[in-house]
Amino acid sequence: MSAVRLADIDKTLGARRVLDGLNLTIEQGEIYGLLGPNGSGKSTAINILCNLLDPDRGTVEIDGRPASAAARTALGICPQDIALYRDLYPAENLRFFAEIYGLAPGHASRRIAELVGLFGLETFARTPVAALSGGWQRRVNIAVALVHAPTLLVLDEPTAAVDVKARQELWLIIEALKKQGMTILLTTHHLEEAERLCSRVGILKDGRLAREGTIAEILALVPAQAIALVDGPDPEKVRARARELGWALRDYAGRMACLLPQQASLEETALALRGVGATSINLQRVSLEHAYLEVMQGA
Ligand SMILES: Nc1ncnc2c1ncn2[C@@H]1O[C@H](COP(=O)(O)OP(=O)(O)OP(=O)(O)O)[C@@H](O)[C@H]1O
Repeated sequence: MSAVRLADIDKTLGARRVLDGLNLTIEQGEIYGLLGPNGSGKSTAINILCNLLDPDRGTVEIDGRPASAAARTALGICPQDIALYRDLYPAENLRFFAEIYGLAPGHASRRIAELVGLFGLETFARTPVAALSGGWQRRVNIAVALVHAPTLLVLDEPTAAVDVKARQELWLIIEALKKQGMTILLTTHHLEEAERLCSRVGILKDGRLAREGTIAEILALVPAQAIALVDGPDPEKVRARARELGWALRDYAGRMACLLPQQASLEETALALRGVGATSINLQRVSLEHAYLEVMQGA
């Protein structure tokens, strides 16, 4: 049984068909990354999954039950914006949300102690949330989402607006949760984050999944073994040589990218491009970012 099944979901908001026949399945214990540009409907899909918004059409199941029946207990949601009481200490926030979920006091205390340990919140036992860094506020936000011990965790851009170190620490936490068997739906604009954490990703475009697969399957959408970003005063010369060599070309934000059909060293690439006046060559491995651009550019 899948942890999540969204089938044939349509949703119009205002004048816009935001979701248009969305099908999405998440298996138990996986981290699934829902990707897509701003406004592509990620939060709308999450709100429908979490039973906060009704679809115009389609069905939503969590652990084989309708989301309307299962969402409250089976699902923990960590929204994009920090949703905490800023004047309260981290554990007081956990206590507050435990009460909302109706946990008995003894049970709540055990669960709060567990989460304080898991998220390393002991150091901030007497620090109001408002005084925590953005990264630590995110941690508390995730801990709160887990207070009622759900089996499915929804993380809507969990590392937005946090620094690199805090982001990496959050990755460790997310990986630890996966190890404990948690199923996680994650949205992010940080593609290196999705590549590191997710078992599978789906890319939303025009209201449905344009592509879906394991990281390896998605990377294979780029017809290249490596990518060379090439700068030079005469791009046409580079283009002509690339054509001779049988290399596909892409435009990555105004930079010319040569898609190399086999692995090559920087020296080999420079040799192949000798005489075209390249001023810099930046050789990159194929990443999820390249694959995402491939899908977005409709290649
Ligand atoms: N209540 C609403 N009424 C009208 N339009 C809305 C409403 N809520 C969202 N939208 C529109 O629906 C579209 C999808 O929004 P949504 O927040 O789901 O996208 P998203 O993929 O989560 O974007 P982001 O990456 O910026 O968080 C956007 O064009 C948004 O402006």
